[in-house]
Amino acid sequence: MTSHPVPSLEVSGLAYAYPDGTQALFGVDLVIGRGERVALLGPNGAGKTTLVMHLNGILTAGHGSVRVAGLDVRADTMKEIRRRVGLVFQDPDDQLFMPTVREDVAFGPANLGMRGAELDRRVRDALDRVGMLDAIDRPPHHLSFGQRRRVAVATVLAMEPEILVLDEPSSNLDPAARRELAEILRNLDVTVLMVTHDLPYALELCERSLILSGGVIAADGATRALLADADLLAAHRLELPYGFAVPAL
Ligand SMILES: Nc1ncnc2c1ncn2[C@@H]1O[C@H](COP(=O)(O)OP(=O)(O)OP(=O)(O)O)[C@@H](O)[C@H]1O
Repeated sequence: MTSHPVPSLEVSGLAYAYPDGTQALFGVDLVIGRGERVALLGPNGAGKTTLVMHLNGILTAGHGSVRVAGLDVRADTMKEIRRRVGLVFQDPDDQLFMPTVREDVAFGPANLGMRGAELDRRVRDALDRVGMLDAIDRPPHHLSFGQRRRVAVATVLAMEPEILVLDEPSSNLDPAARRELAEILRNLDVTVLMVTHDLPYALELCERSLILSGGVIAADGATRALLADADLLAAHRLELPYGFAVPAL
């Protein structure tokens, strides 16, 4: 008998309208398997943020369902869901608010009741994975933007999430910091969903991409194939940087 491992994420028939009546999602279906790295692409206003906010219950399904590792996102599962879905915001300063890096990274696991050597191991391990262990005793606001983004990733990794969701991870990074973060993300053994307008970054990091457009999944496939389809990109206001050539299949 073949086994069917539970996917990290299953979204089914998800529709959502904001209280003012703006319909942002019109029936989204997607499945992301454990360990996959997937880019979520789409023009401004496509519904990407609205979808992401459903993944950890900031918004709850108007219609349809969201399951993380087989667990329905609902009011009574929210605590567990927030542990399993690690959201890295676009602005690290939305995530870092303690006097030291150590305290920021310890905050989540400590909230789960972790203490002592186990907490210390979690914090060090998470910082080591993002190459920021040396900064453990520094105030986050003394770090560069790129370093703060890495610490923000560590705060989420310290929760040992099922799925890491990143909003525009390459924004405001210089080329070296961008490349270093890509190396870090590539080496993580966690499911990754990355919202990005940076198509080369999606190509570099994610074998698979989804295009969300007008509140529906307009395409789901190999990143390389999607980005090589000029008509598809144009139809959804996606543009590769000038002169960028997608490597041949
Ligand atoms: N709080 C809100 N109230 C009403 N409508 C909203 C609200 N937030 C977003 N919307 C609308 O929902 C739709 C989807 O917006 P959303 O922010 O999810 O798009 P997005 O794909 O993340 O865009 P961007 O790439 O610009 O960040 C848009 O029409 C937007 O105007």
